Amino acid sequence: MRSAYGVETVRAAERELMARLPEGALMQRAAAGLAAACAELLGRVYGARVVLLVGSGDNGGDALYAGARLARRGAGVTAVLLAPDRTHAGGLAALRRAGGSVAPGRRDDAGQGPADLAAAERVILAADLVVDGIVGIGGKGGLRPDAAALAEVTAASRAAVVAVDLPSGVEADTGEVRGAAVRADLTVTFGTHKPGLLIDPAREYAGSVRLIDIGLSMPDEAELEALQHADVAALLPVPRAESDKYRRGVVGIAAGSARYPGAAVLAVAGALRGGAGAVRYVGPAGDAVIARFPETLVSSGSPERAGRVQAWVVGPGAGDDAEAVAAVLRADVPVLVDADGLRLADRDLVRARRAPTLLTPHAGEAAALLGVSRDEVEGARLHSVRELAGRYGATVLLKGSTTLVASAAGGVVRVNPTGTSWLATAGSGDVLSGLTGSLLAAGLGALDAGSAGAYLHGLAGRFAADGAPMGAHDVAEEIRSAWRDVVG
Ligand SMILES: NC(=O)C1=CN([C@@H]2O[C@H](COP(=O)(O)OP(=O)(O)OC[C@H]3O[C@@H](n4cnc5c(N)ncnc54)[C@H](O)[C@@H]3O)[C@@H](O)[C@H]2O)[C@@H](O)CC1
Ligand SMILES: [K+]
Repeated sequence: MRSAYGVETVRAAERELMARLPEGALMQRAAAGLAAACAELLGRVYGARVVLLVGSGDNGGDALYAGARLARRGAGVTAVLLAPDRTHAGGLAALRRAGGSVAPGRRDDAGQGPADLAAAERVILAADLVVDGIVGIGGKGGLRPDAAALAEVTAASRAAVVAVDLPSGVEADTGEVRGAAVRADLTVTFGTHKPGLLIDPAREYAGSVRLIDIGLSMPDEAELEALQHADVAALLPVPRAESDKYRRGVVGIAAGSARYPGAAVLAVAGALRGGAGAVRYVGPAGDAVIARFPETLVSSGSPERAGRVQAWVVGPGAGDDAEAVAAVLRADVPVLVDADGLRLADRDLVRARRAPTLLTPHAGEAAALLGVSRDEVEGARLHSVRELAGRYGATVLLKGSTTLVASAAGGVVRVNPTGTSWLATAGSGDVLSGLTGSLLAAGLGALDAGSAGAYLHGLAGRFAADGAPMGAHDVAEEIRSAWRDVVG
């Protein structure tokens, strides 16, 4: 499990640890890890041209001390100071002692004014490596103009970019990005992951992320967590000797319409690979379903008369069948609502349910439910998923390149690390809803079913794509390989 904590929690852990350590020890640990990561990225440190972008806080201090370590190993290190009078004094002295230099300031008195942007641009464009120490967890709002200008120049340079703790300009707690931000190839983060490193759009700015242990001890419950193979393996249902198809769970799929029979087929395709013992299909696309998957139990008419199930999936390709959605929501078993079902589901009916409900919107559907624009949802994914979960009193899985799953009661939010942009293909969501519904029927809770479903689906998408375009049915086919990979 990878866990992420917000700024306040990180600061509290840092205070607690700092009180027990000699002054500056934490920063030295951070700088040592940072310098080692930079050296690894550079390959050859001796003779490399390294530029440090140094803001006015401790994030800049980390960059300066790491720069000093690289200078001692023979790199040519130049610091660009955004606020020379507030630069970390110890870090700057260490850099100078190690032979590093400071890019000229705006006044001609050896760097007394803030960095001259033209001079900064010259060194950045000639650099092999740029170390972004503009701002870390102390950042407030979008980057200020000078810092934004440096981020832009850095983007135009061919240098490798390493962000210190966080890419400057991204919101540590939310993953939001307001205005310019540094785009890094690697982010070296200290003590713990921060939510912004795992949630888009910020995650994209971070590049790959390396965590440096500086000895912080964090609370048991994280604010955000990303499952890994072993966590998912522990959640997946395993049939026992005494299991029969009913004990393994039956999942009901109320999906598809005369216009969209394919959605029913794809949801069933996902459900058959999700661990339930049997799949019941109810709706007008029974012929198409049975032709492709003869093992499905098919009926038409109302879900209420379809026979017992341990969980329902309703909505994919359902068109305007509001009655089917209401009938499913009245059932006292876990229900997953997707696609058209989200539009048709009555909020009060969802709120009144006692069994778990899992809503699985993409950003556009979430925007419609929240009455905001799609861009607002995509720019503030964590806020949106929590807001929706609260309003509906349900677990919500917000699809996207970093799918999020939040419970109505608050608590930890899960982020899925396996997504791939190849999954943005028609019908892919139908497969996810069937798969996740099957996990609900097999007995997983809504948060676990949503996050394990997204994990397997993302992995299946990667296997199916393997560098080339693919269709949703390919994703369904690869769920079994993903499952094997996870439990293997
Ligand atoms: N506190 C600790 O124990 C440790 C902190 N470390 C480093 O210290 C960082 C936190 O240091 P600080 O609390 O000094 O904060 P930061 O250095 O992250 O940022 C604060 C400074 O940035 C400026 N700033 C804020 N928002 C800005 C914006 N939008 N545009 C431009 N400048 C902006 C502020 O004026 C302030 O001077 C961490 O991210 C990490 O890199 C590490 O050395 C590990 C130990
Ligand atoms: K930074």
